[in-house]
Amino acid sequence: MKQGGSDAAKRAAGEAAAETVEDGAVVGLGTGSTAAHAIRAIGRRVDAGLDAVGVPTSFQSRELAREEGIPLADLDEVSVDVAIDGADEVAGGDLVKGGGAAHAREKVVDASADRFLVVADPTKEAEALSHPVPVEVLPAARSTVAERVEALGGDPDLRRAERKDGPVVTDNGNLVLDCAFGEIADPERLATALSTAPGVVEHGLFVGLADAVYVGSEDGVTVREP
Ligand SMILES: O=C[C@H](O)[C@H](O)[C@H](O)COP(=O)(O)O
Repeated sequence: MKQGGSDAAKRAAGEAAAETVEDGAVVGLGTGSTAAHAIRAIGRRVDAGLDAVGVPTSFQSRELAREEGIPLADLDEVSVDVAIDGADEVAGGDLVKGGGAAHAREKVVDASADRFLVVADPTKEAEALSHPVPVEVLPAARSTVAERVEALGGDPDLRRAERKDGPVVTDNGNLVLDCAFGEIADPERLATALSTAPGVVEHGLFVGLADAVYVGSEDGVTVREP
């Protein structure tokens, strides 16, 4: 797992992306430690008078946005102008997400946004995707999806909870298989193969969805448009 980035780098990326939010915007609020910096920065701007509405992507981002005083809406009430979200790995404009098991709702919100901004630290960047792909599955489909992943050349591993016996259960009541494929030569093809397996709710491959990638460091932020 690529989680070695410094908090200062994550903060720089999150705050730079949050700065681009315009008055009156509906903002998709991503999940994870980098997106949390963006949520806090948006909260400070709301406190200072910014008119913005947030659409959370998880229990965690909803809770943080509430603490920060950001007005919230559901996706069936608004349309999202800009989404700001983290990633576990970034290669060009393609991502692996779901380290926090939030990728299903994240994908719905991020893909619906007019602009999707990825926020990351340099440890997330790669030439090609090779991070294990989280696959959210209906509990009853755990073993059939695992077989399908193996047939695709992957190695599925049921994600276990850390402070509970048994598996991680997502915000949607499902399980997660972390599926290692080695270097992913054709992310789009793998994404289609995973999406078409019965019982797959959503996988963490975000192919061609990002409009810009904000990579923070202790010295500043680089913005790439894939
Ligand atoms: O499910 C969680 C998300 O996809 C996160 O955005 C991703 O895991 C990156 O999180 P972090 O910024 O904490 O590395």
